[in-house]
Amino acid sequence: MRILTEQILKEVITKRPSVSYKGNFGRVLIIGGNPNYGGAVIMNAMAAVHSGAGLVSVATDPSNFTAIHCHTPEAMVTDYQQDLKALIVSSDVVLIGSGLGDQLALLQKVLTSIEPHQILIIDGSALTLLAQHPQVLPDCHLVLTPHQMEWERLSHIAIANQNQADLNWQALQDYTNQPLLVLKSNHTQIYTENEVYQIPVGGPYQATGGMGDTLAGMIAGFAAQFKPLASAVMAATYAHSAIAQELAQDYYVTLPTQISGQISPFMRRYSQLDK
Ligand SMILES: NC(=O)C1=CN([C@@H]2O[C@H](COP(=O)(O)OP(=O)(O)OC[C@H]3O[C@@H](n4cnc5c(N)ncnc54)[C@H](O)[C@@H]3O)[C@@H](O)[C@H]2O)[C@@H](O)CC1
Ligand SMILES: Nc1ncnc2c1ncn2[C@@H]1O[C@H](COP(=O)(O)OP(=O)(O)O)[C@@H](O)[C@H]1O
Ligand SMILES: [Mg+2]
Repeated sequence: MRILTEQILKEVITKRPSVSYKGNFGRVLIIGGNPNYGGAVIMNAMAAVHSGAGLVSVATDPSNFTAIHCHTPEAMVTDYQQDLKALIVSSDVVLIGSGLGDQLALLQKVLTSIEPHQILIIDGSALTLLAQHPQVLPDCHLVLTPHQMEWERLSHIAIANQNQADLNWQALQDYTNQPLLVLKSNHTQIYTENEVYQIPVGGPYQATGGMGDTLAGMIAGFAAQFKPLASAVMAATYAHSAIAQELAQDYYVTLPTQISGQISPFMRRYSQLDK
């Protein structure tokens, strides 16, 4: 297992070209947020917008629309019970699962609609649904972002054994289309096609609801703008905890929304560095 270094931020976060518009920085579609978990998609959306995604849409329960507009007027909203096919295929990145609850039909719709060139990030309830109702995962660029219990449900690897990279690696080989895996814990691991990394930043000040929803939104925002995908995922995951670590010099607990507020100044700093 390799320790991920700050170098990943210098590599991935680049200055924006002058000749550009929002269409150059990716379209992100977020699907989640049932009536009880509206906060999850607000935190996804805030993180994606602050990471620099060009256009962000949220397909969610209509009871969440006003709150999303209040927190993130940059994001567009749509009812997740409508036919989402057109919205899905016109997106660069689809993030499904944060606060989704038990909406299996919606997950199935996304899995069957997504196209090979697209990026699909699967988080939260969608991972639990996949464990309960195994589905064929689509031929596309896949990223799974489970916490330890979600990974235990999916892989049947007990949390106590998840520090054994070879076991997690073996479980990933069972997928016909090997996904990138962000296995979240106090020592988050990232599994790419042929390497395993651990992030050396972050701490218990991050142990608060919505922290993973914010990470998923950041991964979506980075994946929308930066290539290759594995590097974008690693940079987002590193940045998420590095921002929290910086905030923790002054705060006992680092709130997810506070992290989102720091993403843009943090990215600017890294975009200015000599490469
Ligand atoms: N404000 C909101 O709307 C929030 C919505 N959320 C959503 O709520 C849904 C349920 O997710 P939860 O994760 O709360 O519930 P889960 O039931 O999926 O997972 C929580 C269970 O996992 C166990 N666990 C073991 N190791 C863990 C680890 N390293 N990290 C987290 N849990 C661990 C906990 O003890 C608990 O029993 C998800 O869709 C999630 O996105 C949460 O993100 C919390 C905030
Ligand atoms: N003690 C800790 N040390 C470092 N990071 C932590 C700690 N506790 C939680 N985190 C991070 O917080 C996030 C929690 O994700 P998750 O459990 O999915 O949150 P939620 O679903 O509530 O948004 C992960 O990125 C995890 O690595
Ligand atoms: Mg989560």
